Formats: sequence, structure tokens, C-alpha cells
Amino acid sequence: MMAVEGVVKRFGAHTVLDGVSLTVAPGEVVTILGSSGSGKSTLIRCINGLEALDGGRITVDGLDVSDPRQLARARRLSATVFQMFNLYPHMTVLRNITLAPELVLRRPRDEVEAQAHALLASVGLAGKADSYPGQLSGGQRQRVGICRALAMNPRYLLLDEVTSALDPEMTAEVLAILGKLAARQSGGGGTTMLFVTHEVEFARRISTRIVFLDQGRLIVDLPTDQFFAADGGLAHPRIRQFLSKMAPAAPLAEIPA
Ligand SMILES: Nc1ncnc2c1ncn2[C@@H]1O[C@H](COP(=O)(O)OP(=O)(O)OP(=O)(O)O)[C@@H](O)[C@H]1O
Repeated sequence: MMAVEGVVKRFGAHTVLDGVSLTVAPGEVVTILGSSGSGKSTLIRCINGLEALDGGRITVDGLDVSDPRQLARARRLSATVFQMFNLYPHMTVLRNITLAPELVLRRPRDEVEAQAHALLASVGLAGKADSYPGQLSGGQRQRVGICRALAMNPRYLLLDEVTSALDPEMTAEVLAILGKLAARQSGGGGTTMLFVTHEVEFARRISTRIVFLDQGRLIVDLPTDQFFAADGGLAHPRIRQFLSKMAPAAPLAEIPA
């Protein structure tokens, strides 16, 4: 269980997270929606221990991320894919994926390489193991980023606007991969996912729960169908306003059921 309890985060006089509480249980696919600047990325950074908290507590399977020793263990339980791919440009695709499992988890190279090849094949990049990131399209790079996160066998997968730097076609290919992954989780017991995305229709399709951040406050936390019901999240004026500004649906036809 990932538990965010009353988290406060300030940058100077600006309170970016104002008492946010959220739990993510094993097997859940939770999407965080909210306007630009509402604090979504900051919340992901806090969960990763990349930002010090000004109040509250975050635990990952009971490990407190504000304690450096517990954070090191907590980080092995989760992997994050960011908007910018953050691949090492001077390393091949294969090495980008195998580096952390070998160095951090100390797993044998043969085993990690076999897993990396299988992951690449699963995202349609079987032939790209020896390419360098600069030789790939943005969508391909983000698929490598997803493989790199999955190679850590994380219990929790955090995805922070992974498609926002991509054009619509590349967005579709990355969402297709994530849709497949989320479908695999729906039986529970697999990688639990916490998404930040602006792709509302995609979130509706794959999430078990939706939470809505508004100016640093979590104003709604509902099962997906209730969030999109007239008497659930949609009843909230801030959410209606947010949804009315959203771009039309992602190309859902591309996403496997
Ligand atoms: N390191 C920082 N220093 C100062 N202010 C920051 C810092 N990081 C974020 N902020 C501010 O915190 C607020 C929330 O930012 P955050 O990136 O979490 O929002 P977001 O909901 O993820 O937005 P978007 O959807 O545009 O990515 C913004 O007003 C931002 O300017």
C-alpha cells in the first residue's frame, strides 16, 4: 500500500500541496487529474522522495520516504516514468534498460538482458536493442523508458505525463502499451499504477479510481465510473470546468481492450 497522509509542500510562500491524502492499494490503477499547476507532478516527486515534505507523511509498504534509509528501500519498490525520457544518450537501448537492475538490484547480466529483450519485444521494439536513444522517435524512446521502469520489477509504477511531450501518433502508441499493462493489472497482484495524465478518455478507460487535485487540494477521490457519473465527480463545478477544457478523446481505437 502506498499511503499519502496530509501532505503539505510549499515552495516559498506558495503552498503547492495543501493536506493531500491518498492511498493506492495493490492492483489499483489510480489516475490523478487536475489543471496545470495543481500540484500533480509535485505529488509524484514527493512520493519519490525527490522533494522534502513540509507536513504529513508518505509511506510505501510502510517505509517512510522522509527517512533516508527507508527511502532507499522504498525506491526499490517503485519505478517512475517521467515526461522527458531521461535515457542515457551514450548508452544503447539495451544498456539503458539493464543498467539499474544490474547495479542497483545486483541481478545477473544474462537474466536482466533476457528480460530486457522480452520487454522490448512486448512494446514492439525487438529490433532496437542496439540502437542509441538519439536514433529513436519520441514515442519509441518513451516505450524504452517504460521498459526501463518495468525491468526493475516494481511493485508500483508511477507515470508522470508520459505522453505530454509526444505528438498524437506517438501518444497513441505509448497509450496502447500502457493500456495493455493496465489491463494486465486488473486481476490484481501485479504492478500497481499511479498515473498523472491529461488524457481523460484514456484515464476513464484504464483506471480503477480517479482523484482530482485542485490548487493543491485533493477534492475528489472516486471509483472511475462514479467520477464520471452526473452525481459524482462531474457534479463538481471545478471538475466540469476542467473536463470542458480538455482536448477531444485520445485515439481509443488504437488501445487494445
Ligand atoms: N521547484 C519548484 N520551485 C518553485 N515552484 C515550483 C517548483 N516545482 C513546482 N513549482 C510550482 O508548484 C506548482 C505545482 O506544480 P506541478 O508541476 O506540481 O503542477 P502540475 O499539476 O503537475 O502541472 P502540469 O499539469 O502543468 O504539469 C506550480 O505553480 C509550479 O510553478
